[in-house]
Amino acid sequence: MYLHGTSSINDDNHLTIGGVDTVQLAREYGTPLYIYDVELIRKRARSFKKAFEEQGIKAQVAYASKAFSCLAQVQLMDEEGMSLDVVSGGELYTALSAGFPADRIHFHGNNKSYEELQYALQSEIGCFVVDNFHELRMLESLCNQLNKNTSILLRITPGIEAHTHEYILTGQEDSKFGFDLQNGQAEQAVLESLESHCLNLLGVHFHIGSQIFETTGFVLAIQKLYEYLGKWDKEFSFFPEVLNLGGGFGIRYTEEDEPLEPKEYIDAMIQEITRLSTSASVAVPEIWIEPGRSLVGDAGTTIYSIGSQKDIPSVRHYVAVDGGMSDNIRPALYQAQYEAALANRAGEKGTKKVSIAGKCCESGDMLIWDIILPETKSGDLLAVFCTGAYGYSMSNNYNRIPRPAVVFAEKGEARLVVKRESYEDLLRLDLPLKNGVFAGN
Ligand SMILES: Cc1ncc(COP(=O)(O)O)c(C=O)c1O
Ligand SMILES: N[C@@H](CCCC[NH3+])C(=O)O
Repeated sequence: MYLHGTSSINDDNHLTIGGVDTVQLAREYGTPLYIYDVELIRKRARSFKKAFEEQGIKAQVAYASKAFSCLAQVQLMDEEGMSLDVVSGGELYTALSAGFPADRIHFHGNNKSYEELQYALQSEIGCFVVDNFHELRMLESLCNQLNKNTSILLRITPGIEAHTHEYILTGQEDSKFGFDLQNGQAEQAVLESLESHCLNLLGVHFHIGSQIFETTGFVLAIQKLYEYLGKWDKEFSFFPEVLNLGGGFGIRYTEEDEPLEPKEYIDAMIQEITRLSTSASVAVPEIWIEPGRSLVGDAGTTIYSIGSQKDIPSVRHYVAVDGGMSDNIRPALYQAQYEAALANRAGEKGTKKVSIAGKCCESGDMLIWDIILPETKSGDLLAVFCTGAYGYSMSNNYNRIPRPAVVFAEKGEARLVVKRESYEDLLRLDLPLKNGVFAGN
């Protein structure tokens, strides 16, 4: 069993998280249930910040809220002094509703709408990470109309492929994101931004991918970027005040994953930036990063109830749980792998190879292929570990399955932070044709 963070096993042989018995939580709030180890989220946030402080580097650590966003999570990030990356009007609305300071919000996205830009401008957010010419021009014209100034970063694609799953590569040349460095589009965007009277070009941004386990990709992207920064400094006297190096720091999902400590990524970045800045005789820029998964991923555990089982002799034993691709789409989308254990018999040794199926009407709705568990029976509780990032945030109502509740556990106390969806919630946007609901029927 992967005991990490504050997880442990109590005298009843139950898994505990944040000092709270997960079996009791399942009884109280039902299953599936996402449980977050708040102390672990705080620890991760602090270690990213500390890595910069130790090196005396001015920095912003922006939590990429796409990994998991709700009022409580945004407030927790505020408590920890983080900045926030949002990628949609909805994430921005969540952040502002949580009372997150607008000036520490960075707005991302490759197709921000007019309304989203207007909303963010009127909310006076800290910075737009401009992705393309369409957005650059729309933002400029909106600023003029609304008589506003704003700070921007330009998202560039450095042409670096980080070693990760094909679908989550974003820094390579053939990508829907950002201005390309090599083909001159990034340079053109810099020039257009510098000509603007209302856009303050703070610097540049890149994000080379997700679930990255080494520092090489970041270092190569920094080197590539500095080739151009030197040129822009000479030709247009522009050198960025801010370099945003994105997120993508890997976490351990299974024992095959060997993530680095936050400090190792940060130190490698700072070292390269300092070296290149010194040799170019320019000041070391402020560094921003945007970790998502590495802040919340392994802090989240999903508790499911086991229901039916199907044994196909000499082929496979399926164990079905009361959730699946509706609360964790990552196995179906990326063949992502997870570890699990029984929460109600946490100390028991595994004896049987089984596969964990979801309850959606898709053969591909499998959470885990081939895992060794104790003999399971209906009503047992299965804890699937490290589901804190891109679990709830990518959850859906396929098959009209209500989305699970979310609980924060810390220091022996549990707090419901997102309610379970009800069947009524599923209908809240539906407009019926019959039953006299429409006037005149
Ligand atoms: C621009 C940007 N920043 C930050 C992140 C967060 O990535 P991760 O959750 O892997 O840290 C992403 C997602 O990959 C992203 O696209
Ligand atoms: N959602 C993806 C990562 C993409 C992150 C956003 N650019 C995952 O679950 O791993």
